[in-house]
Amino acid sequence: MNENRDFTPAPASTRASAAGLLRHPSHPPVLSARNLTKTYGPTTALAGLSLDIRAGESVAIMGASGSGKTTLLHVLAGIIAPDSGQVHLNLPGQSVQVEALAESARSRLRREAFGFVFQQGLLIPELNALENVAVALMLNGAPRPAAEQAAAGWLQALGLGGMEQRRLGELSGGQAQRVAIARAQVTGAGVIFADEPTGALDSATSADVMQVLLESTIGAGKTLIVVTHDDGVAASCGRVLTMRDGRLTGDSAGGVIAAGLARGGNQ
Ligand SMILES: Nc1ncnc2c1ncn2[C@@H]1O[C@H](COP(=O)(O)OP(=O)(O)OP(=O)(O)O)[C@@H](O)[C@H]1O
Repeated sequence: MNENRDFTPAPASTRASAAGLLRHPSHPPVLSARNLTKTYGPTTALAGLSLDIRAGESVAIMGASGSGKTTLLHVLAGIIAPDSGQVHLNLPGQSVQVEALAESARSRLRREAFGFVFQQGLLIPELNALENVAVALMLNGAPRPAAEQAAAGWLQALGLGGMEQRRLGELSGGQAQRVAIARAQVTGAGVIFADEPTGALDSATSADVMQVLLESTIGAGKTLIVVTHDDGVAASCGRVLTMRDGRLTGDSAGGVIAAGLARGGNQ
C-alpha cells in the first residue's frame, strides 16, 4: 500500500507541479461521502450528509458546537464507522470504500494514507521531537535510521532544525504543533485531517502554524481538511463548509452542488 511514498519533503518546484496536476478540475474526488448518518443514542451527529473533496483542496469545516464537525472528520478518516452511508477514498494506486473495511484495515489506512493533527495529545511527552516524528514511520515498518533521517528532514523543512532532541515540555505550543505536522506528513500521507490544530495557540502563532500546515499539504498537492471555530483559520483555507445539526448548510465552493448537498441529497 502507498508504495510510491517519499519520506523526504519534495523540492518546491516538484511540489508546485504536483499541486497543479492534482488540482485539475477533471481529477476525481479524493474523498466522496454519500448519505452519512451517525447517531449516539437520541443524538443525531450526522443526518444524511454528502460531500466531495478533491485532491489539493484545503477545506475548513465550521459550525456551532455539537453540529457534527468532529464526527464528520472521524467518519471521513475511518476512525469511526457511520451508521449508514459510504465514504470512498481515491488516492493514486488506492481506491477503497473506507466504511466497509475491517477495523484492522482501517487502522492500516489511517497509518499509511492519512495524517492527523489535533489540538493536542498525539505527541508522546517521553520522546523527543525527532522520535515523535520518526515513530510514525517506524509503526509502518520503516527501520529506525531511515525513519529518523526522514523525520530530521521534515523538522528542518518546518523550521525546527536544531530542536530535534527537545521533548514536548521544552517546545512552545507553536513548535509542538509543527512537530505534530511533521509527524502527520512524514509517512507521505495523501490526506491530512486536522481538528482544531490551532485551538491552544494565540492568533499570531495560529496564523504561523496554519501557514506551515497549508504549505506542507496543499503546497505538495495533498489534501487538507480542518475542523475549526476560528474564522482566521477558515479564511486561510480554499473552501469553507458550514454544518448545522449534522448537515451541511453552506459550501463556499457554491453552485448547484452546494445547494444539493445542503439539502442532504445526492448530487
Ligand atoms: N462518543 C459520543 N457519545 C455520545 N455522544 C456523542 C459522542 N460523540 C459526539 N457526540 C454528540 O454528537 C453531537 C456531535 O458531536 P461532534 O463532536 O461531532 O460536534 P462538533 O461540531 O465537533 O462539536 P465541538 O465544536 O463542540 O467539538 C454532539 O451532540 C455530541 O455531544
